[in-house]
Amino acid sequence: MANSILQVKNITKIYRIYKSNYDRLKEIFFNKKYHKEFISNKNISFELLEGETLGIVGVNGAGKSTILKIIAGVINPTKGQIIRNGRVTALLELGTGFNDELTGYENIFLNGTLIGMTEEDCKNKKQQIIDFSELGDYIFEPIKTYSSGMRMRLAFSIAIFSEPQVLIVDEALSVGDAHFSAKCTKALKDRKKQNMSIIYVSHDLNSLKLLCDRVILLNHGEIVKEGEPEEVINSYNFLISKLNDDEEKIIINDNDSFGTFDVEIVKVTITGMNSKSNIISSGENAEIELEIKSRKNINNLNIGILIKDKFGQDIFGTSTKNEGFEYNLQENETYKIKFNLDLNIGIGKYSISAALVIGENHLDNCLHWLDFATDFEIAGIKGNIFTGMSKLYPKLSKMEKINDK
Ligand SMILES: Nc1ncnc2c1ncn2[C@@H]1O[C@H](COP(=O)(O)OP(=O)(O)OP(=O)(O)O)[C@@H](O)[C@H]1O
Repeated sequence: MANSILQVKNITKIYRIYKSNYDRLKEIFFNKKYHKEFISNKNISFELLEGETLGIVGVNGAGKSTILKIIAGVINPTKGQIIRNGRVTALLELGTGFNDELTGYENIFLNGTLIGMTEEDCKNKKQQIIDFSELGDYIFEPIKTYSSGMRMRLAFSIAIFSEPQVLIVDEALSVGDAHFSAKCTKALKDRKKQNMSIIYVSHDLNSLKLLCDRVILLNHGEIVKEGEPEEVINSYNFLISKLNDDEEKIIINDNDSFGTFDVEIVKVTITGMNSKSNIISSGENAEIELEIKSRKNINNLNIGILIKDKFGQDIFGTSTKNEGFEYNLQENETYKIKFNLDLNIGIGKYSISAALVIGENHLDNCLHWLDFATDFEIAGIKGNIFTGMSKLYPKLSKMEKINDK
């Protein structure tokens, strides 16, 4: 069993909120309460083991950054205790500890020593830091000329080469471009193999699934779930879908919509059967539900759906007629129909178009065609990983030796 490197014990943080600085002063002078209290985190306890990567997820304001700042020692808790059994380095608000007037090179020494490196460490590691950051000659320019992505590259490089026992990463990777984020993810995985412990906060659910051994879900400052990444992220998605319930109704954009409107598509939703939201794992069973309203009696209605990728390419389309069903509708009635399918498609963002037609295709007799009726994201993969757009199920032959003859 791995050793415990960090213990977070019953941490509560109460922020004092003053209407003005004047109220702050009055409180000191008149010994009277001029503030309101806000409980940001309540009774948080967890342990981090050596070599473990722990994810923290939660909606904006759930208390993620506050708990990280307390662990890093940037702010004090109101109650509770942090026991650190190793050096903790935190990559919190990007570039905290940088001096904007100094060059990137000079900041390696400044920031490095701030996070616990010796002068000697900084000298020994500076070239690796510069190489990893890919800043090239910009390293000799003042930090104030850097973009947020460049600051992040330098901050991340210093943090990773400072070789802490615990590295805290708060949303840092979301600032970089895809190439650098992938490089950081790989560096984190390598350090994990060397037994570094990581606390990782992100809204990027896929990277949480890829990196973490365990995830904690925070809501209103409390731990509401802790466990396997897949399971906790499903609970998070469910929580978000509840928050979004009121926004579910689709607004129909005239540019994306045409037809006689004798029957109209009122609403289209997609829900992953595990995630209970529109953030779904590849391979997960999902339901696309259409609500439609008829203005006339209609016979032989054919209902179609089309999934498109973010570039607008058709990924998969089908219709009830393809599946052997047509419908007769009565005037002024509302109906709903569900398509149930396993989403064996690659990671990415998709939209769904829907169509109501009589006949084979939408050009024949189109009652309503609606592009971008709703959207969803494939984040993470159930089962064996794969690359590309679609999951096919290969069967491997036995390996045969080919003899030269
Ligand atoms: N210095 C402060 N004074 C008063 N309230 C604060 C302070 N810092 C944070 N809070 C409040 O504490 C709560 C938790 O904030 P925190 O930044 O920890 O959330 P978060 O989960 O990291 O959010 P996000 O995902 O938006 O970064 C929020 O309601 C926030 O407004």
